[in-house]
Amino acid sequence: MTSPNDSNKDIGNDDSEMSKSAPEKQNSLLAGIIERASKSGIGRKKLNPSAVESSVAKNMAEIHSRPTKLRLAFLGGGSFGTAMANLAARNGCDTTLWVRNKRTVKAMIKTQTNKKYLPSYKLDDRLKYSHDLAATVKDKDIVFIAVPGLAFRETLKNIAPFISGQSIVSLTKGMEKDTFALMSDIIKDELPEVNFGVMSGPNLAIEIMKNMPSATVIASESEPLRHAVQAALHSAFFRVFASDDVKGVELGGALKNIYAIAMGMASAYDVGENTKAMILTRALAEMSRFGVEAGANPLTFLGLSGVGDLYATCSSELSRNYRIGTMLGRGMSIDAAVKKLGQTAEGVNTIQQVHEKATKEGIYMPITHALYAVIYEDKAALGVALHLMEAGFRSDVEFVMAHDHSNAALTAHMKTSNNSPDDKKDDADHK
Ligand SMILES: NC(=O)C1=CN([C@@H]2O[C@H](COP(=O)(O)OP(=O)(O)OC[C@H]3O[C@@H](n4cnc5c(N)ncnc54)[C@H](O)[C@@H]3O)[C@@H](O)[C@H]2O)C=CC1
Ligand SMILES: O=C(CO)COP(=O)(O)O
Repeated sequence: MTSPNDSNKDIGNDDSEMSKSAPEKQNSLLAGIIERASKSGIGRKKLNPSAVESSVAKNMAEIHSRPTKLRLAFLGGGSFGTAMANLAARNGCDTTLWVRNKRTVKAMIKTQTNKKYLPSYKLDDRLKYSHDLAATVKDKDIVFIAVPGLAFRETLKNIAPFISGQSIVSLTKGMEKDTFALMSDIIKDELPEVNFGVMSGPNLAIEIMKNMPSATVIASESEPLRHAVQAALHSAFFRVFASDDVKGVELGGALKNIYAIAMGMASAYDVGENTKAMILTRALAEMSRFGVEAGANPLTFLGLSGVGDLYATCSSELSRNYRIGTMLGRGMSIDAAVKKLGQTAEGVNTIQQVHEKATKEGIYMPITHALYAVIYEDKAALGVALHLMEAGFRSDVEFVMAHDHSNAALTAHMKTSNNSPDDKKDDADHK
């Protein structure tokens, strides 16, 4: 890997570049970007963000000025589809954003903004817009899908007739209703021949539009697809890391929405930092436990798509799931909170799916079950939280020290001595 100190020349124009492999070229171009960005002022007081940005754009344009310029489609004109399409267009990719509403497309062409979801941000003038699904998808290299999980299968069915050699990348962090299918499962169902990947990470759309440094993960079994997505979206403001654990990356993005709701709710109760840290880390324990049952690598949950996204959405009002939690904590019903939000909050469906799946398969997910009880069974939040605190002795990281089942017996014994009415349920929880 080239370090910034290795790049003493204008790498993009060097003849020796011709003999390099594609990843080597990309590494040296990125080293060039870092060098130019630092010349523009990064790390010093006189930072000029627009100079850095144009320097970065110039360098990224070099990647895409080669004959293999990427042709990309982004489906879904909400905040995330728009933010990602904008990044790709800014990097010089031939990019079209598909939005289902014709009038919205007209307005976007005219104003170069997404008035409903990202009203204050001017989009790159190279970004194209369309409401013609077939024309958007045909002859593209990669089709990125950023519609809500509940609309994912329908979207795939609609594009299926126009898919020949394109790869598909899901940006969606949800689960299908009732089937518990993740987006990668739906892709395999509907388009079994297609090359695909999923992208997930701590990526609050508004922060990305503000050029606040962010990072994400592209997970795919296909190395060329991973490289293509990195080349399409990587910039000095947005790093794209790679993984081949599709299930783990996708589950990280979907499951964290449950805990963002829990944390939003906790914030309404004005809990302390210790409590927040406890919820966050026990959430991570649940996520990785559930992930392992589904075939994921538990270490993936330590990466950007796991702990990274969990942290971002569990601590920010910019997260719609967190905001749902805050509204619930203030006494609003789930229906009223969803209506007030008026945007996608995948966690609302994911809680139901995961509660059902974990109950059926006997996976220990106490926070998810507690949240389900409060939201859908009308249980009092405080009582449910206290019950959670009284749950018996567990090991901290079960992949380091396995849960000791004799602890459950000890807990049951203590409860019996205390005459707790919850003995039976609690004991069952710990089997
Ligand atoms: N907003 C964010 O910061 C991030 C969102 N995501 C994920 O991206 C996915 C999309 O979320 P957002 O863009 O934020 O949602 P959004 O609520 O901002 O917009 C959803 C978009 O999907 C469109 N849509 C809804 N049903 C559709 C259908 N049947 N066919 C076609 N289009 C349809 C809506 O018209 C709207 O344009 C979600 O799974 C979300 O979890 C992922 C990372 C960050
Ligand atoms: O997934 C996200 C950031 O990574 C966005 O979270 P929300 O869907 O809760 O807004």
